Amino acid sequence: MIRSDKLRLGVNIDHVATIRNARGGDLPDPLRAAEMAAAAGADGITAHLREDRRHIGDRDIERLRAEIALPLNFEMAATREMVAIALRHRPHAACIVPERREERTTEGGLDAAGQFDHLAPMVRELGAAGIRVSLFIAAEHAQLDAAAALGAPVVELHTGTYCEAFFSGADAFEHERRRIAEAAAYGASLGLEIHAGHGLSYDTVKPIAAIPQIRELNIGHFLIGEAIFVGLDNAIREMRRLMDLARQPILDATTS
Ligand SMILES: CC(=O)[C@@H](O)[C@H](O)COP(=O)(O)O
Ligand SMILES: NCC(=O)COP(=O)(O)O
Repeated sequence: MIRSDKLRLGVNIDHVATIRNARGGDLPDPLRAAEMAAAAGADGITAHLREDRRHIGDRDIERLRAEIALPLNFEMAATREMVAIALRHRPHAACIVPERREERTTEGGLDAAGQFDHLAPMVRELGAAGIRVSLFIAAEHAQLDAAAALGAPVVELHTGTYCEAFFSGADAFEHERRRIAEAAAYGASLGLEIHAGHGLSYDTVKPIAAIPQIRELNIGHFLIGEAIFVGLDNAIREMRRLMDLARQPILDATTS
């Protein structure tokens, strides 16, 4: 069944911390970005506490939980250390992502199928603590099947390849869009709540926002970059506008 709810926007504030950490010290403050995101219409805040702490740090997570009312989507590697941190802070959601120290950004999705036995106790523990568990996976049936079998209520489809395809011509872009749309429909048929994110920009957001099964987008790097030119508030409001524009025909169809 297609749900008619508004598409949620989670603003990822990692790269405010990237800029802060380039100099050390406290500025710019990711918490201020989270406050601005809330005022600009974000539905949630996403923060990825990488094992190497290259951007968001432990103190940021503590402060986000203490001072920000919006739901926190805590992105984390599948490690005991991260599970313990999640259990301590009890964010609204925990999105388990693959991590490699030497990567520049999150390359590809979590191998939920291959790491089934490693992930199963973590998904159980986080879920039992009332944290909504999400798996950041590629748009592949095997990964969706594994996510469902693991009992994760949510998956986030990695849109990195789709976004890169924007620069490879209309056919390649459409091919990747179709892969995401097909995976979203398949995942929803398994009972999974479908989110998507990674690399989304003004150029690439609308076709993804128009996929009816997708309930939430998490967007960060582009927004923080765009904020340099137009301010964070304007950047988020414009993203929100494009998402709503793409979503309107679905809302109209389900409410009429
Ligand atoms: C999992 C994900 O897509 C985001 O957390 C994103 O990865 C953050 O940026 P970095 O990959 O640069 O840490
Ligand atoms: N999970 C994806 C995310 O949080 C944001 O990714 P990006 O927009 O920073 O690439």
